[in-house]
Amino acid sequence: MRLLITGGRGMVGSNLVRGLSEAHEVQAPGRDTFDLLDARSVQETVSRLAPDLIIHAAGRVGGIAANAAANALFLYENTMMGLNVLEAARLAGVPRVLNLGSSCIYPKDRDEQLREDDLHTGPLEPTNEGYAVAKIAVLKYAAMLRNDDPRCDYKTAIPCNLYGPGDHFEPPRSHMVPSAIRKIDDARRAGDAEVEIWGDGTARREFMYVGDLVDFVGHAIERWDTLPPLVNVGLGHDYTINEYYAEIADVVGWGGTFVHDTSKLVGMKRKLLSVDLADAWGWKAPTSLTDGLRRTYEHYLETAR
Ligand SMILES: NC(=O)C1=CN([C@@H]2O[C@H](COP(=O)(O)OP(=O)(O)OC[C@H]3O[C@@H](n4cnc5c(N)ncnc54)[C@H](OP(=O)(O)O)[C@@H]3O)[C@@H](O)[C@H]2O)C=CC1
Ligand SMILES: C[C@H]1O[C@H](OP(=O)(O)OP(=O)(O)OC[C@H]2O[C@@H](n3cnc4c(=O)[nH]c(N)nc43)[C@H](O)[C@@H]2O)[C@@H](O)[C@@H](O)C1=O
Repeated sequence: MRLLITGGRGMVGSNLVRGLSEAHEVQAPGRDTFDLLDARSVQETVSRLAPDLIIHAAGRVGGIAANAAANALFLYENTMMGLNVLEAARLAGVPRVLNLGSSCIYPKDRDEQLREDDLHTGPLEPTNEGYAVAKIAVLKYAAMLRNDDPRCDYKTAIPCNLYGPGDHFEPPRSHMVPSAIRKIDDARRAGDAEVEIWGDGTARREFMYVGDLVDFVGHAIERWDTLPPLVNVGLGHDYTINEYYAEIADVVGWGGTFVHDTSKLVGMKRKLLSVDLADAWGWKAPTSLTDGLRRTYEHYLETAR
């Protein structure tokens, strides 16, 4: 199949390009020649490349601090990019699009697993409201095109928090896992006895290895017709932030203690996806947390330092 992957130089996109290139013909032009904020240029490129399927993995992405500092920018850019890609696909007659959402589209303050039909049932988390509103607008546009036009077989997968090779380790952009890897590795090198955790460490998160998302997308392409049009992609279980830091300390080989900065942003207390739908479709995430963290730390040592 001829695939066009947006954001092919990002964490998710670069892993998709690597993982799917053997089985498929993959095109993944970068932002220098394919600026997704420029609707006309997106239409021209999509029409010229005429892919069988677009995987939309581009976006303005960042951790809690980056989002909270620029909610308007995250809303604007992610909405524009997503709508430009979908509209260009529609105009060029691209039959299939797999759009990537995010678990932050669901209501905050839910202790139970978040199901696909929980969308629009409560207020959003303010630290990333701009990003969430954009993700909702784009997935809705995909769903409405699908409903209005039988030629638009456009679907959205909703991943939980992700980490892995190609992640961004530099603050303030980083998500928790790459930030913790960097802080703990710095402490190991410097012989520091303490590392700081944002918040009290009791918030829970579901972090999935990015290779598992690539595995899911590979299956989605193979079994496209049965893939639900809106589907969560996660592990179905989560850990506290303190538990992630402890596991990362083990992987890095650092034996110090943690201190908590409770003045930092914490965001949702829990953000755990229900994976019942993906499970019934026949997919499970294959990588354990320890294996995923080991591979990510190896990548960090090879490239990011
Ligand atoms: N990381 C995570 O934890 C999660 C990510 N997702 C979703 O997965 C997708 C990929 O995220 P991730 O790989 O982590 O993010 P990255 O920041 O690693 O990658 C984003 C990519 O989008 C590209 N991009 C940004 N703006 C533009 C633009 N104007 N024109 C063209 N390309 C652009 C970037 O290009 P450049 O390299 O030039 O900056 C980069 O290649 C996003 O949709 C994100 O919302 C969903 C859930 C969790
Ligand atoms: C993918 C997802 O990512 C973001 O939401 P988030 O889940 O809050 O992501 P995060 O990884 O930044 O934080 C997770 C938790 O971890 C705590 N935490 C501890 N110590 C550090 C730390 O050092 N850095 C960071 N970033 N967080 C830390 C932090 O306080 C929070 O409680 C949004 O961009 C959202 O838009 C989105 O889609």
